[in-house]
Amino acid sequence: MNPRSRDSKPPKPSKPSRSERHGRRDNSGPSASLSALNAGSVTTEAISIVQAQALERRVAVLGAGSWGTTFAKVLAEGGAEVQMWARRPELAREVTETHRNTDYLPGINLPIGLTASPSIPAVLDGAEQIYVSVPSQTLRENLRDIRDLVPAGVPVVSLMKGVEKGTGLRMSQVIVEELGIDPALVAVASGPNLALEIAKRQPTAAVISSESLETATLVAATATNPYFHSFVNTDVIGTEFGGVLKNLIAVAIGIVDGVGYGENTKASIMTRGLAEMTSFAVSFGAQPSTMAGLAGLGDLIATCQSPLSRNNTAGRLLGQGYRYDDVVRQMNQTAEGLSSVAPILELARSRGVDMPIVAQVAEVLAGTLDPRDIAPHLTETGEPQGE
Ligand SMILES: NC(=O)C1=CN([C@@H]2O[C@H](COP(=O)(O)OP(=O)(O)OC[C@H]3O[C@@H](n4cnc5c(N)ncnc54)[C@H](OP(=O)(O)O)[C@@H]3O)[C@@H](O)[C@H]2O)C=CC1
Ligand SMILES: O=C(CO)COP(=O)(O)O
Repeated sequence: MNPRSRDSKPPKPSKPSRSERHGRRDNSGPSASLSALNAGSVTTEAISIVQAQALERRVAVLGAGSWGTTFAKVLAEGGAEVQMWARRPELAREVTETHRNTDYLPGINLPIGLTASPSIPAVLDGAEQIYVSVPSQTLRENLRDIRDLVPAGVPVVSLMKGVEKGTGLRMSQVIVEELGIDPALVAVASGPNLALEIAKRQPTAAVISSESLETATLVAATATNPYFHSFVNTDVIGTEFGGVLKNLIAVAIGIVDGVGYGENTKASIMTRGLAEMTSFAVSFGAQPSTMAGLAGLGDLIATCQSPLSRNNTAGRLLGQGYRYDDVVRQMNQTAEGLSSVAPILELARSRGVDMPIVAQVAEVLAGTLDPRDIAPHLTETGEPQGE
C-alpha cells in the first residue's frame, strides 16, 4: 500500500494587474506562510512571462463529462486552443458542431476554441499540456491506452478527486506510475469547483499543485481567466487528499440531510470532518494550512452545501433510506466518495488515524448503520481531534 473588529472600513487596495493576480499561492489557510516558504519564490515577472506564453497554447483534455467539459471551457476562455477527448463519437460531434454538451452541461454554450474528438491520438497530437478528467477507478486503464502517445516533457494535470481502490494511490501517483513520467511534470487541480457554476462563469478560485513550482505556475497561468483564478502551491499530497476527503464528509452531510436533521448536526459534522481530514492528510505529509485553504475547507463548504454535488446527492438518497445499490443505479454521474471510503479507511488504519465520521459513512453504505444514528462522534478516546 502506497499510501500529507475592525470598526473602520479598510482602505481599498489598488487593483492588481492581470499578471499579478495569476498564479499566486493559495494563502487562505491560517499558517499559509508555511506553504509559501515551502513553495519557494515566484516573481511577478516570471508569472507575466508564463502568462504571455500561455495564450493560444494547444492543450488536451481527456474526459468530456461535467468537469472535463467545464475545465476545457475554462482553458479555452483563458486563451488556449483546446481539444477534448470524448469516448462517444456522437458527444464529440455535438461539442464540435453545436458547441454544446447537453448530457452534462445543459443550457451551456461552449466556446468556439473548444473542439472534441473520439480519437485520442488526434487529441494528443501537438498538445503542450494534458488535463485528465475521467472517473478515478478507470484512470489506470485509460492511461494504458495513451502511454505511448504522450509527448515527452509535457505536463499532465489531474482534475480528479478520488483514490484508486486496491492500491489507495492518489491520481497523481497513478499518472506517474502508468506514464512513467517525472513527478515534477505532474500537477493536480483542486478547490471549491462545482462544474455547473463555473460553466456559468460564476467567479471561482482553485489551487494548482505540483512538486515543481515551475510546472504549477505554467499550468495556473493556462488555467486562469476572468472568472476562474488559479493559485499555486507545492503541497500535492494535501491538495489532492483535500479533494478526496471532502467528498466523504459531503456524503455524511447528504445522509443527515436525507434523514431530516438540521444545521447543528451538519455544522458539527463539517467541523469534525475537517479535523478528520486534517489528521489524515497531515499523517501522510500534507501541510495543515492546505487543509484550511481552498483545497480543504473551501471545497468542503462548497460540496457540503450544494445540491449540485453528486456526493451530497448520493448521501441524501442513503439518508432517505435507499440502499447502496439503488443509489449507484440512480446516480448517472461520478460520485467519487462512494468508491473512496474503503481505501481511505484502510490508509487511515495504516497510519493509526481515527476517522469516526468516515467510518460511519462506510457503515451506512454497508447497511450496518441506520442513517438516523449517524452523529459527529468524538474520537474513540473521547478526545476531539484538532480542537
Ligand atoms: N463535476 C464536478 O463538479 C467536479 C468533478 N471533479 C472530478 O472530476 C472527475 C470526473 O468527474 P466528472 O467529469 O464530474 O464526471 P462525469 O460523471 O460528469 O463524467 C465522467 C466522464 O468520464 C467518462 N467515462 C466514464 N467511464 C469511463 C471509462 N471507463 N473510460 C473512460 N472514460 C470514462 C464519461 O464518458 P461517457 O459520457 O461516455 O460515459 C464522462 O466523459 C472526478 O474525479 C470528479 O471528482 C472535480 C471537480 C469538480
Ligand atoms: O469536487 C466538486 C466540487 O469542488 C464536485 O463535487 P461532486 O463530485 O460531489 O459533485
